[in-house]
Formats: sequence, C-alpha cells, structure tokens
Amino acid sequence: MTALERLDHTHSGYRSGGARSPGFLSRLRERRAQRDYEASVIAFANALRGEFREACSGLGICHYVQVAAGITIRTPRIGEVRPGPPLRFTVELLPGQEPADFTSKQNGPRLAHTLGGHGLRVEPLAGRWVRLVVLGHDPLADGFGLPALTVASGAEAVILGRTEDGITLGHAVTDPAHLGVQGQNGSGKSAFCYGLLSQLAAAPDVLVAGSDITGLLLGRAWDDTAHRPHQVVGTADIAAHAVLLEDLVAEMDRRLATIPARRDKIEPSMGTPTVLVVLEEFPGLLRAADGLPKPKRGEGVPVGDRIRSAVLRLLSEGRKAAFRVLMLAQRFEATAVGGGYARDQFALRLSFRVPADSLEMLHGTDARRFGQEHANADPGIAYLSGLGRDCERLRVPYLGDYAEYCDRLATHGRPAHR
Ligand SMILES: Nc1ncnc2c1ncn2[C@@H]1O[C@H](COP(=O)(O)OP(=O)(O)OP(=O)(O)O)[C@@H](O)[C@H]1O
Repeated sequence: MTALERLDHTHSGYRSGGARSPGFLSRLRERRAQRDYEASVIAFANALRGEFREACSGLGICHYVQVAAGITIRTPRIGEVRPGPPLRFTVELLPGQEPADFTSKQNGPRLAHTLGGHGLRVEPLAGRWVRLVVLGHDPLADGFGLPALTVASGAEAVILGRTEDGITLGHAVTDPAHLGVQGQNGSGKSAFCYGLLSQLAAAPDVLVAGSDITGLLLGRAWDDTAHRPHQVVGTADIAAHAVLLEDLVAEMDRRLATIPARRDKIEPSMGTPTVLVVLEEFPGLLRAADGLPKPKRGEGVPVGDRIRSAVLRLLSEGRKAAFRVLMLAQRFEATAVGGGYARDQFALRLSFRVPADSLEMLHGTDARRFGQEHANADPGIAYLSGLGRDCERLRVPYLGDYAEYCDRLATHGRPAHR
C-alpha cells in the first residue's frame, strides 16, 4: 500500500475536494494500469494471431483460396484470447474442418511448441467454435498416490487413473468389460495392478482368482484371504494353471445354466461373486505350457491348448456369468495372447510404455499418432481406450512399493471363511 493510499484510509476527513483527493489519484492509477493491461492483452492477442496463422499454414490446417491476385491462405479465425496461464483462445473452424484436425498427426504438440507450450487440448464449443488450451507443462508429469481405498462392492468404481484434463477415471468390475494391459518391463503394469487389486480385495461380492507364473501379483501376498484358494502361481506345476482355468470355466457353465428366467445375465452377489480372472504374464504361461512334452495321440490334450481354450471361453462367454478377465502381457500380439479373436474381446485396453507398433496393435490406427512419444513414456503413464472414450493418455495411481501392496492385502483382504 502506498503512502497516498494510506492517507486516503486514515485521514479521509481532511480531503478538500473529490477531484484532488488521493482516492482520485489512486483510481487514476488503477485505470491506467487497466488500460496498459488491456493494451498488452491486445498486443499479445495480435501477436498470437500471427503466430497461429503461421503455424496453421505450416501444418496445413488451412484452406488455399484462388483469388484474382493469385493463391491466398485462409486459416481458422481466433476469437477471444485469455492469456492465462494456461493460454486459452477460441477458434472458428473453417468449413470441412474438425476439432481433431488440431491434434491429428502430431499437430497438437507442434502447434503448442510454436505458441510456447508443451501440449494442446481442444474443447469443442457450440457450432464451429472450439477452444484451444495451450498446456504449459505435461499435466501427467506429477504422480499421484493411491490412498488406502477399497470398494465395498464390485459395482463401485475403482480408480484407473487421471487424464490430461485432470479427470479421475473409474471403472466398476461389474461393468461388462474384460481388461487387457500391456507394457514393457518396468513400465508400471504390475504397480497398476497392485493398485487395482488392492482396491477390490475387500469387496464381499468380488473374487480375485487367476494364474500368475511370477507369483508376485497373486499368491503369497493373498495368503489368509478368501481369494487365495482360487489362485495358482509359479512354474513348478504348469498343468495346475490349466486345471484352475478349467474349474473356472465349469463354474461359468454352471452359472450360465442357472440364469433365472427373464434374465440374460447373472446378478453378482456375495454367494455368486464377480470373478476377476487375473492372467499375469499370460504369453509366458502359454510359452511354458507349450514347452511341456506333448501327450501321445489319443492320450489327452496338450496343456497349452487346454489353457487357450479355457481362456477363450472365459473371454467370449464370461461376461453374462459375472466373469471378467484381466490379462497382462508385455505385448498383445495375437499369437501370444491366444489369437486375434481372444484379443478382440478386451473392451478396455491399457498400454504402458510399448513400441509404437504394439500400441497400434491394441488400440487401432487411432493410436498411431501417439506411438513415437509413448515409446518413451515414464512408468505409470498409459494410453487407455474403452469406457466410451477415445484413446487417451492417463497417469495411473501409485500405491507404493511391493511391501505396501502386501500390507494393504493383509489389512483389507476379505478373510477366508474359517
Ligand atoms: N504409477 C506410477 N507412478 C510412479 N512410478 C511408478 C508407477 N508405476 C511404477 N512406477 C515405478 O516404476 C517401477 C517399475 O514398475 P513395475 O514393476 O510396475 O513395472 P512392470 O511393467 O510391471 O515391469 P515388470 O514387467 O518388470 O514387472 C516401479 O518400481 C516404480 O518405481
């Protein structure tokens, strides 16, 4: 506060006239500051229009118009500008343009870099208008911890991650979707699953079953819980994995045979829980099974084939019987996960750091534009498609180290009936 302003507050009774009062000077100064600010915003907006126009013509987000003097370039018109941060401005699309044109083919980061930012977010407004938001830094650069949360029922959403717009995405295990997760070593898939399973471990109407050749995601950490008898771990007895999966298929068949009249699916309950069949490092399980000696002709089916057909049945028929599959693989190659038909059954797909071709393999050609950047993603950053949303980038929550996972299961895991 300046001396004059102080005078205005403390000695207002001595003012000789409104026009000469310190209040007047202060208002004058305020008005001038406001004018200066507005002039700077106008200058900034004009500079932005120039830069944006250059960038749009460079990236081909423009129309070429033939006029008498030759060819002229029309670029989308900028409306209102808010310097931010983050810098935001509205843009009127040219006829035939779509909001996605600003982000397709790496246009988003290129436009943002020209305008001094890191990334670009496009928000459709009314009619042909969109708002472009220039993000100053990668909104997913900061991690977020997963509090010791558990859901009371499978119908409650567990936290999957936070998107670039700051939206926390959830998913209820009762939603009819199998979940496929791929990622290279150290990309954060196991940590993601620790978070996911620990949130589900207490729900009385969810059973976490499955096969885990590593023995870390399932197995010992689940000892003394109701889930543990339905889990097979390790590589010592690969046939036991096939037996477990076949038992799950038998339970699925029993449920399908008992769907009540006028219903087309099982309603999960404590007596008939949603079974989440976790298949950790599934391609590794198939490789180990295929490496076993083959039975002689007429003396049974090879273990690998038994596993493939059980998983295929769970994937294709399990949804109505309250079975959900969570499959993990380094790479979702069709041959590695039991065939292209099996891979197509995953309505919810999540990719941690993977080479560009693997990203496209699981998410389709829409994901091609993200491939290069995602091939170097930090642990915990993933692309998700499904849930009625386009392929989008998100950061999954981090529960902490493995000991924390064990502690949470020991504390919250639904106890075994004694
Ligand atoms: N969401 C996350 N936020 C921050 N750091 C993470 C996150 N997830 C994983 N990390 C870090 O990355 C490391 C590797 O993660 P994780 O073990 O889950 O990878 P992975 O893909 O399962 O690898 P592997 O296939 O070798 O098991 C973790 O030890 C942790 O330090």
